[in-house]
Amino acid sequence: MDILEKIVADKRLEVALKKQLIPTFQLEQSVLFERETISLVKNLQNSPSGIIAEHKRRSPSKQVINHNLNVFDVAQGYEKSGVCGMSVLTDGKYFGGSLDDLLLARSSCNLPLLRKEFIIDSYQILEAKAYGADVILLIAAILTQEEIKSFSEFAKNLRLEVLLEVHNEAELQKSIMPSLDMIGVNNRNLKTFEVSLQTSKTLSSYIPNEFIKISESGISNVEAIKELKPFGYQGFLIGENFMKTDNPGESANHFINQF
Ligand SMILES: O=C(O)c1ccccc1NCC(=O)[C@H](O)[C@H](O)COP(=O)(O)O
Repeated sequence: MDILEKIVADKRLEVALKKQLIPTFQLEQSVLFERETISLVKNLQNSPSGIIAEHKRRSPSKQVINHNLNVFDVAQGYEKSGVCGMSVLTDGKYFGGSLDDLLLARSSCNLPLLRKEFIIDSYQILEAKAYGADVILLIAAILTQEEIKSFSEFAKNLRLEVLLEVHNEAELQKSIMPSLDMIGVNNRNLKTFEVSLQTSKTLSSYIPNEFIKISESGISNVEAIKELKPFGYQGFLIGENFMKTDNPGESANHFINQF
């Protein structure tokens, strides 16, 4: 079993249990359910840097990144820094995140928020909306073409934007459809955890121009972004590079000021 298979196996158990504990009608009663969402697409289209900054305490590849910060400060710092959006990892077992992190981020900033989660059930999309997300992530490697279609259409009906994540050409070919807004290429090989910007460069030409292109993982300096922009990338998802510091907001600000 590779890491993604392990995460998904655990996620299926977690979601089955949650569905019994909190029925969907309760999620739909959240005060956040009717809020106007904020567009990450628009922010990326109007930004010279295109940074989406992530809240990430730990990960399968790095174990502990930072357990000393609170989401409230991180979200406020990211907003002040001028990033386009914030990604909040909500998986508990592998990343130390939670839906409460999403809620706290929502209460502390007006950035578009991406729920970074391993979505395998439309129930998690309702959760995303109920806890204040503006964008959901769909990972092509763990979903069928039919699931990508039904989950992305379900999200669009809730006025959430959809970021589809791919690792290779086959995932991309099966997934391209009009109900997606952004396509993210993940530079991390999930079998070896190695990161290579070459993945983004290679896949860029297969992504149709109507989708915003985002490069994800392993971005640690402005030079990487300068290398990727000529391949059409407008968004850059950065986690560890900011979160490993004492003040992720300040690190993001320093990063952006180099453009
Ligand atoms: O980060 C991991 O180790 C990881 C392992 C397995 C599945 C997903 C994983 N990461 C999720 C992400 O996509 C990254 O957190 C995100 O792209 C930011 O990456 P980085 O800037 O390298 O922290």
